[in-house]
Amino acid sequence: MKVKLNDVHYFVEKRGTGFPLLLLHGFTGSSATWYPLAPNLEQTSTMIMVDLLGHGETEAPPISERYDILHSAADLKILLDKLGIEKVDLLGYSMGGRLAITFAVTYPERVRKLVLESTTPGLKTEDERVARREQDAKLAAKIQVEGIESFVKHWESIPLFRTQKNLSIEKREEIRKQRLKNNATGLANSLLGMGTGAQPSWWSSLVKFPFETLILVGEQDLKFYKIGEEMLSKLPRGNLLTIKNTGHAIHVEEPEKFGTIVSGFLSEGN
Ligand SMILES: C=C(O[C@H]1C=C[C@H](C(=O)CCC(=O)O)[C@@H](C(=O)O)[C@@H]1O)C(=O)O
Repeated sequence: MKVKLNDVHYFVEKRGTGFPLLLLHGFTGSSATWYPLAPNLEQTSTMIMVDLLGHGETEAPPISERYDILHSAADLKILLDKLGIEKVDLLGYSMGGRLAITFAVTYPERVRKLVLESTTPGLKTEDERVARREQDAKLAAKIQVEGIESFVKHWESIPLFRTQKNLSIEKREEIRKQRLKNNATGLANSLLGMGTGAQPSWWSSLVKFPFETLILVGEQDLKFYKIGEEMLSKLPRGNLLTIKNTGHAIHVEEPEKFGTIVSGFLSEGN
C-alpha cells in the first residue's frame, strides 16, 4: 500500500500477526529482501516492510536534502502514528540499520527492541565524514552518468559482498533484478542525502539506549564485525551474535538461521 509520510508517498507492506516489527532494508534494496524471512517472522510479528526513500516503489524526490536521515526517521514516526503503533520492534540492515539507530536515538520511547544487522552508528570525525561524502558523491555521479545497470554491475562486485558469490545463480539473479528495479535518481540522492558520511555520528548516544539491542554480524564481514563489537561495548542492554560462514547480508545468505535468531530474540521475555 502507498502511505503519504510528510510530502512523500512510501510503499509499505504488512504481513503476519503479532507484535509490530518495522523492517528497514539496505542501500539498493527494497522490502522484497525480507520476503524469505516471512515464514519464520510472521508467526510472532506483524512485519511492516517499508521501501525507503528513493528505493523500490517509494517516491524518489529530486532534491537530495529530502533524504536526510533525520527527515527519513521523522517519516517513519509518522508511519507508526498513522498505523496506530505506540511501540515497535525495529530491524535495520546496513543503511537500514543506520536509519534504525537514528530512529532509536530520536524516538527511544517508540522502540521496544532493536536488531542491527551489519551496520554502523556513523563516522566519528568530521574529517572521516567529509572524505566519505566525497566518495559517495563520486558514486552518486557514477550512477547518474552510467545508469542503473552499470552501477548494479559495479555494486554487486564490491569486496563487501564477495561471500554472495557462494549463493545460487538463481538467488544472485533475484538480488540483481531487485536492485535493477530502483531508479538512478533515487539511489544517487540516497547516497548524497543519507549516506554514511551525510549522517551525524550516533556513537555517543548508544550508551543511552534503554531497550534490548541485538547486533548481528557476519563472520566474514570483518569491517562490520569490528564496528559491531565496539557498538556492543557502548550498549547497556546489548548482545552480539556472529553468524558463521556469512558476510554482510546475513539475512540473504542464511535466511532460516537469521529468521530463527530474530524471532527468538523478539519473543524472549514476552
Ligand atoms: C561499502 C561500504 O558502504 C556501503 C555498504 C553497505 C551499505 C548498504 O546498505 C549495502 C546494502 C546492500 O547492498 O546489500 C551502504 C550504506 O550503508 O548506505 C554503504 O554505502 C563500506 O565499506 O562502508
